Amino acid sequence: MSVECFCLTKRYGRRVVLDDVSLEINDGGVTGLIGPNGAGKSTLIKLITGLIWPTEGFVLVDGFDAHREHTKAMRRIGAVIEWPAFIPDLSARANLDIFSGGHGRAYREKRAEILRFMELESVLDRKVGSFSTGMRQRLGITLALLPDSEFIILDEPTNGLDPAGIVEIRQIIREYNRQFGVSVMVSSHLLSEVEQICDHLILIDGGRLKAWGEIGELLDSRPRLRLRTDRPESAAALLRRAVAGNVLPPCGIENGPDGILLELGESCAGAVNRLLVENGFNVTHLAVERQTLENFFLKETAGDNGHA
Ligand SMILES: Nc1ncnc2c1ncn2[C@@H]1O[C@H](COP(=O)(O)OP(=O)(O)OP(=O)(O)O)[C@@H](O)[C@H]1O
Repeated sequence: MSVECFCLTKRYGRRVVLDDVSLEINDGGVTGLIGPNGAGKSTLIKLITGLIWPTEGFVLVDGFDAHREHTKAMRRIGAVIEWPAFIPDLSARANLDIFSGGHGRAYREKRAEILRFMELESVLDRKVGSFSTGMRQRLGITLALLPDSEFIILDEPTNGLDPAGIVEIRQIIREYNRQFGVSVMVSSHLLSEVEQICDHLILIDGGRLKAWGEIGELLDSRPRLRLRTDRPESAAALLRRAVAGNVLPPCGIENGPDGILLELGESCAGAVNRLLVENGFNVTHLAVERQTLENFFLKETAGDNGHA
């Protein structure tokens, strides 16, 4: 299963909301789509699912054009975008019958399997109007999974849920991916959620693709050394002079409450330590530090409102 976006651009009038985005998702994992408010996340999802047409570029799903060959391209994609408005006075079963459009034995078996997995079997005959937000989200995900999907796209699946509901949906996504090998793309404002359930990341900001790839690799792509010494201000000044004098490679240096942070890799740790010790500093801590997703997000979207 592969989704490939080629030079996707979406304009509304003169306003560019997605700008020349090219990427590929094809691994059977969980991909997190993040970005500040108005970054273009929903627009990207709607383009991938063929709900809106691109101004330029195209999307291929398993080699089929998502717009020109929509039915073939969407055969294996299940999406929940702008969470489905179920009919509150009807039971969950009746809602599924209406919205899923599936029938036949294979369909019924698949449906029973998913409902079991979602723990919705016992409430199938209850009116959806009496469901909690979490149950409604689970019913929505069930709907996305029903057409025998190999790739599901969930737009903000934990919106409006309490912490317990968020954990539940998070487990469902991760577990479903693990058990059934279904690829998932999930947009979220919650970076901690993305860090916990996703193995790949797409970061867009102002309609532009800022980062895309395996989360671990992205977070490791900006090396950081954390160190603590006595007289940290003098130590930071010494390190800045060393950078200016080409003794250390060009790098950012921050002196904060947790010590000094240098944007340098492990290979520079020895030189940094030597420099400080030779100048009479007592180095009490020196370690390579992986940046957090939050830190990565704020760096990559610097200058924006950074709602995450
Ligand atoms: N039909 C439309 N006409 C004009 N502008 C639109 C339309 N749809 C979206 N936009 C604009 O495109 C930009 C991107 O919107 P989009 O909904 O894709 O962002 P998002 O990243 O999903 O935001 P959020 O996190 O707030 O949901 C926004 O500035 C939005 O106002």
